[in-house]
Amino acid sequence: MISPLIVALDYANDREALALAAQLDPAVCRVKVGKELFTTAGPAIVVSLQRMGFEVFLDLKFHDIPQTVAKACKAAARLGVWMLNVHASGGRAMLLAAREAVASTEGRPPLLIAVTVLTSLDDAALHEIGVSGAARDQVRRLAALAAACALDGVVCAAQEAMELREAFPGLLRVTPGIRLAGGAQDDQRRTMTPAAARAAGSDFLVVGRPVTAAADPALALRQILAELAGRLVDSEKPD
Ligand SMILES: O=C(O)c1cc(=O)[nH]c(=O)n1[C@@H]1O[C@H](COP(=O)(O)O)[C@@H](O)[C@H]1O
Repeated sequence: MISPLIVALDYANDREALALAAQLDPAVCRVKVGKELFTTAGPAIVVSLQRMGFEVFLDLKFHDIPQTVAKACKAAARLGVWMLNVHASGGRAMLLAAREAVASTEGRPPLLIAVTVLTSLDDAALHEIGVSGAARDQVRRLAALAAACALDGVVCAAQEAMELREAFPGLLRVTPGIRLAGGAQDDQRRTMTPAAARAAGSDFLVVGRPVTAAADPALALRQILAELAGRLVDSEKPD
């Protein structure tokens, strides 16, 4: 049983990331390597996690001119990652170049997904950078572009997942900004609980601090999996 859960290994070095990974089960979740960890640990961390049996989402959110992004995507695809992402706001030519680069890589191509509007942004933050209208409209606009460029999916907030599922059924919906009920929001603005996100049409849930910053990460992961399965874990059952 592989769940829809992707655990974000947002750590400063390979030692800490591998220590958390050792507490996770590759049969139950996937892992995400992001900018901080990749910058310190490099491609070797991807290989180490793959050797432990994990499918790896390489989250480097490429956003540059088409040729640069295409070459970066090709390099990422050669690492044998399961999923990689680019920013949809890089535009049509960049998305098409990324699509072409990934498709032409030998072996099983990774899923290529486009970040729409970061879950740390709300309407006011978008207005400040010149995007008028609501975040959900911008998400829909960028998802339409991702679909037109034949990407495999989008990163969005769970709030937007249902609308995108109806409008673009071929796109996977990957939703970060997952928070347990009553948990700290941190720097996230468009958040949802695990069960609500699934019910709202999310295919994959990206979870970082609710697991990595928990006193007992393995227990936190079990609680999230139980919430997704509609069960209570032992520590939550009434006496
Ligand atoms: O592409 C992503 O993974 C991503 C996109 C987005 O819009 N928002 C977002 O939070 N993320 C990533 O998802 C993870 C969320 O981590 P937590 O907020 O700690 O759960 C981080 O690694 C972010 O880089």
